[in-house]
Amino acid sequence: MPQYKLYYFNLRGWAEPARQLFKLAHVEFEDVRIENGTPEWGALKPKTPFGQLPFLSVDGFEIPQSAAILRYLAKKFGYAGKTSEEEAWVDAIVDQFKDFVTPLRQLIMAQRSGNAEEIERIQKEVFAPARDTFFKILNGILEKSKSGFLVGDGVTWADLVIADILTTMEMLGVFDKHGEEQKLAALREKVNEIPEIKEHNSSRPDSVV
Ligand SMILES: N[C@@H](CCC(=O)N[C@@H](CS)C(=O)NCC(=O)O)C(=O)O
Repeated sequence: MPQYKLYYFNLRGWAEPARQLFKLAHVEFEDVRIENGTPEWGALKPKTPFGQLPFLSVDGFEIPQSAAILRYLAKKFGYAGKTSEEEAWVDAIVDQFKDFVTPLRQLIMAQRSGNAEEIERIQKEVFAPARDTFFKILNGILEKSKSGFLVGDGVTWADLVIADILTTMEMLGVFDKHGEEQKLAALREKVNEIPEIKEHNSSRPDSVV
């Protein structure tokens, strides 16, 4: 078994579904957590493949970009989709998620600024339309799903990514698990009830993102 080291900040963020994939597959890895803004990060940054975290080291072979890391691990561990068509749909859902992250980040920045007017403007003009588009797509997929997962008959890395972003949104106060989005709430519940995920989630450090 190769020696895996996953380098990221002490957040869920872009790396959490990769941590969950290791747990699902019962594969050992080193969860290297670095504090942003520290001399440690200052020294490591220029040595990382693309100057950012996360990156994955596999016996010293380094892979940057979270989606590349996730796709690589999911293919190795059997969570990438069972056919090329399923794999394409998993990729498409994650690409759609990445499109949604841009307006979500704008909301996070506005919330951090503490400017109430700006928060309201971004919520209304930027975030809400993007969320509605994203949720409509996910609901359409889930309506046709026989398994309750997004693609095929079992969990894939797309489910992990979507479940995690719903948790982030809940922590930011923009997703209510008891609200209108019951299909999405059920998907997250289904992912989080997988024993390995449940165990991992209950013991991980708390973070909003
Ligand atoms: N598209 C990249 C985004 C990675 C990213 O934005 N990383 C941020 C942390 S969340 C980072 O490394 N920030 C520190 C820096 O750029 O110095 C991915 O999906 O991995």
